[in-house]
Amino acid sequence: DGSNVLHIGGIFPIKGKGGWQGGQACEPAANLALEDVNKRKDLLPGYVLKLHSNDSQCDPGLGASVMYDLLYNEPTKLMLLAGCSTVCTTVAEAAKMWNLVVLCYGASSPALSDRNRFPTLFRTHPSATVHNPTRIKLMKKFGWSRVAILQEAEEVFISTVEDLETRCKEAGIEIVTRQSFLSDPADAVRNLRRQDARIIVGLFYVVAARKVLCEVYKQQLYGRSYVWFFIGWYEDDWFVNNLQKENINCTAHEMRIAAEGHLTTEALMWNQNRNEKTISGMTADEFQNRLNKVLKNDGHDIDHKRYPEGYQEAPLAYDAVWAVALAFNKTMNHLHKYGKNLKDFNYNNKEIADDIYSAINSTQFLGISGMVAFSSQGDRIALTLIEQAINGNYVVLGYFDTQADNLTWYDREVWIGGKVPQDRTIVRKVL
Ligand SMILES: CC1(C)CO[C@@H](CC(=O)O)CN1
Repeated sequence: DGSNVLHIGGIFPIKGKGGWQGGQACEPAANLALEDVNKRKDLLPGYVLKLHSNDSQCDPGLGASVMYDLLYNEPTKLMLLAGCSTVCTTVAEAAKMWNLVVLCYGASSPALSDRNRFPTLFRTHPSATVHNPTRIKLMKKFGWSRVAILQEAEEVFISTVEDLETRCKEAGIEIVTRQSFLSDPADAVRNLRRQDARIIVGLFYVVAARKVLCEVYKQQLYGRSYVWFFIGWYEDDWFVNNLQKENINCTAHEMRIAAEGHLTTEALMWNQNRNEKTISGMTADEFQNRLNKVLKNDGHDIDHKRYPEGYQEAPLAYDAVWAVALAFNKTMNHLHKYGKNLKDFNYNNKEIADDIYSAINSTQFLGISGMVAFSSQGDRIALTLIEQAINGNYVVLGYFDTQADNLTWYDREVWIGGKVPQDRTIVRKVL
């Protein structure tokens, strides 16, 4: 009679063209987690968690209509899972009207860290601003106090740069110029050269990154006197991929030369200790093997590393379902004291909604994506990974734990000129 079923809504970006189709790997990962939590006798005993999934195509309009379908049709949903920053913005802004917690496994936009606009939003996906304390830490480590910024004119990068500027000011690091471009970076790169920029933070999607790198080659803003910070979640050989298809007028050889030595920062989405047992009893490696099997059955050629979109973020979706199950378990125990039950929830029931909110807010566990915990803004607290492109391959230089202000460093960095590049032209006084 369904009296023991707890329903949640799932909005995944599967098809569609624009944005991020990460639901392709994140939905299967969420289903694996449902399987696992429903098997646990110590979690929500006597109840089954059921996920009602729909495709948003990473389109906010479609995401909104899918959300209305979920909410205007029985059974009552207890909370919503969603992906894509644009869809999460729409869903999380509306969800408060239904007293629903929203858990986003695939939304990086800094704008979502706003309790006024999104009072019930939590994310297992870190905000793009998580890179910034790491960038500052590296600038201080190498003595760079004069840096430049080059960004694509996209909302996520605009708000990330605002956060970076604030942190640079606090750290006494001068931003000598901030250049942005819509689609052609040539003028912006030329302005970097004019300002004698040497240490440059680049914020753009991977297609724009290839255009920038070719421009950097042509204007010779690379080599021993320059350090580029790029985003680390592009595919590994991004700088030599799709050159013909995207009309990049540099050869793979030229792109490799321009790319040599650049640094990257990215949020860790897979537990860095790959054979450490997590809350599900699985290690990250075991999770990866299980996910690969499911994706192969779905027709993805995993053996040739043809991963579906969202593969990198799959642990975030898996852990999101665990966060829900643990929070519901806590809420159920709390409600039982008053003879209440999660099944009593309806969209006007503010007190149960508040119970669910505070349960999620205090949820903390070791997941496949590492320690899962949320800030007061509902943001994911995450480690960042630092790498450098050395001879065309990414080498792990270290990790940064912002909360503990702890930089794990392996001293593997290689500088083209054999020493750390300067952040400005040094004028030597001839005495
Ligand atoms: C690291 C990335 C690719 C950043 O964008 C996220 C999608 C989004 O923010 O819309 C997914 N994960």
